[in-house]
Amino acid sequence: MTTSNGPLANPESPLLEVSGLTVDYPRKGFGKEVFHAVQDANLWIGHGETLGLVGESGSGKTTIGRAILGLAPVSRGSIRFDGQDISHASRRKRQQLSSDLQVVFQDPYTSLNPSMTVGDILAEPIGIAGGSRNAARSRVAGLLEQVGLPRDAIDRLPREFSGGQRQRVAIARALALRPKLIVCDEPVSALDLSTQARILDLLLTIQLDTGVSYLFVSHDLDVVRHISHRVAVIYRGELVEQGEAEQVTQDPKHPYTQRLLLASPVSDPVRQAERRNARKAHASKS
Ligand SMILES: Nc1ncnc2c1ncn2[C@@H]1O[C@H](COP(=O)(O)OP(=O)(O)OP(=O)(O)O)[C@@H](O)[C@H]1O
Repeated sequence: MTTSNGPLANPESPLLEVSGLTVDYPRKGFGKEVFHAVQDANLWIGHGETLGLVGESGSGKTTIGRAILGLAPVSRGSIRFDGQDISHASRRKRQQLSSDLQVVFQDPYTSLNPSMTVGDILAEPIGIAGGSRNAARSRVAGLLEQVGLPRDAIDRLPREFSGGQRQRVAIARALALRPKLIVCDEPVSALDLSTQARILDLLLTIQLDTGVSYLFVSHDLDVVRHISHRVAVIYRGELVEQGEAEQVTQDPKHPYTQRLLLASPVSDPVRQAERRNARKAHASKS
């Protein structure tokens, strides 16, 4: 697996800036009471940069991604994207933004329309954005090549492909309009380890070629370490630690990140042994 080594971001002019973001949902059975799925979150993503967002199930990772995409309500705070405040963007504005802001979901089996050919899946966003059939056809051929799928995929249905290949289709669809940012929500969690590595390598290559930025959401610190320039750690709706990927994943400061690191599975036997020793040391301290 390649380690990410793209350009360093400029924090003075980030592509995305999330400030004081709070997302509230009703507490079922508690009248008008709400709970904070995300509370007072601050983060930014530079041009051509990957921010890994890591935390355990239910910690609020997906909610941050959904708020950025306009799919979760912003109760307080702001989201600025490419110089504009998009916290409460209208549906029309969101449609305009969709060429710059895209998503790849976790499950490649449910995220693609099973009755559409891969060619139609990839051409759809281009058509919606007003592109001609000819433009769509040549763009689709380029996209298939970019994500390492054969040319004849164009006439085939998603069910004819493996999970990893379907995720390549989903990535190609996200790339169709040349976005500036892709929210990748657990894009490799449903895949086996070697397929995970190939998809992560593909995402890195695409970033180097196109300069796209990623918000990479995952529960797996090891996966996040490989793809991210910086990492933010979320615990019970609050960001508890942020920093350079190497620092956060090798020498975490917050006790929650330390626990996450010890719990994360690793395939390398040498690192497995290091982890076992670290766990023993951690247990003897507590
Ligand atoms: N639409 C919703 N209505 C009510 N509660 C929600 C909604 N979406 C998410 N939540 C709650 O918000 C909290 C954060 O959920 P979120 O999906 O962001 O977590 P996550 O870290 O992405 O977890 P996972 O990895 O399991 O997807 C959870 O308690 C979840 O049940």
